[in-house]
Amino acid sequence: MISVILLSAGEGKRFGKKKQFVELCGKPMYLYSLEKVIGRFDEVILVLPEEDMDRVRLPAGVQKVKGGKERQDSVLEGLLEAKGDVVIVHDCARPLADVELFYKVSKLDAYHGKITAVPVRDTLKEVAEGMVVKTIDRSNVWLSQTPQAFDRRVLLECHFRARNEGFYATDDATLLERYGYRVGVVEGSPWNFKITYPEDLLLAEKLLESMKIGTKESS
Ligand SMILES: Nc1ccn([C@@H]2O[C@H](COP(=O)(O)OP(=O)(O)OP(=O)(O)O)[C@@H](O)[C@H]2O)c(=O)n1
Ligand SMILES: C[C@](O)(CO)[C@H](O)COP(=O)(O)O
Repeated sequence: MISVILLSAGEGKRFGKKKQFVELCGKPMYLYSLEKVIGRFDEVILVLPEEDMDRVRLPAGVQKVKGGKERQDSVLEGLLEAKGDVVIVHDCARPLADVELFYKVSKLDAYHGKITAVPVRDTLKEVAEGMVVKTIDRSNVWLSQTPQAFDRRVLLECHFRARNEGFYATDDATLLERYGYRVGVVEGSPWNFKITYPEDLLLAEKLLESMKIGTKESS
């Protein structure tokens, strides 16, 4: 059994408002991820800000859970409700993730968890006070994305250990790495970027519009 936890409980501090409810080509951002997984996995859990629990009406079969202060807290809230042997965690702030990525990453094989990620393309510099300190070897550097999938029991154990230690990370795979579990990688997609700043939304809109034009022309 596979559970999907969709994270939509952020504050959007860098974006300037709760971006999950902002319309992207006429549809709230969180719906892009929800519509992709609904009916395709055994369980779907949508994590929302406590004050917005009644704001969204969801199709039958989707469970609403209230989020926490940090992303990691929200994942744990969703995880406590999940029943699957495998859980897929995805940021609704990545509305262009293809459903194929969810399928691919959920096949854990010999790993305790798997992430989607893309190799870094640009030259990496360490900078301090406006000056280059050094160039960082990029040959083994990948950018982590979601969806990420995990053995539910392992992820739960890692979350409890991190909570006890007061350790916070920006993604769940970091917790498995910290406690010695094996995390595999599936190549993600450059299209699956995260909407963090307002300009990312403009880019996503342009991409979606160009896809629609492409569909009309080819039909
Ligand atoms: N307490 C939180 C914080 C984040 N998220 C979710 O985690 C994903 C990735 O987080 P990020 O881009 O950092 O979103 P925000 O936390 O909303 O942005 P910011 O850090 O700028 O406030 C988003 O889908 C966001 O809704 C969450 O569910 N609960
Ligand atoms: C989980 C994540 O999407 C992987 O890239 C990301 O780390 C979460 O967002 P944030 O920008 O670190 O808040």
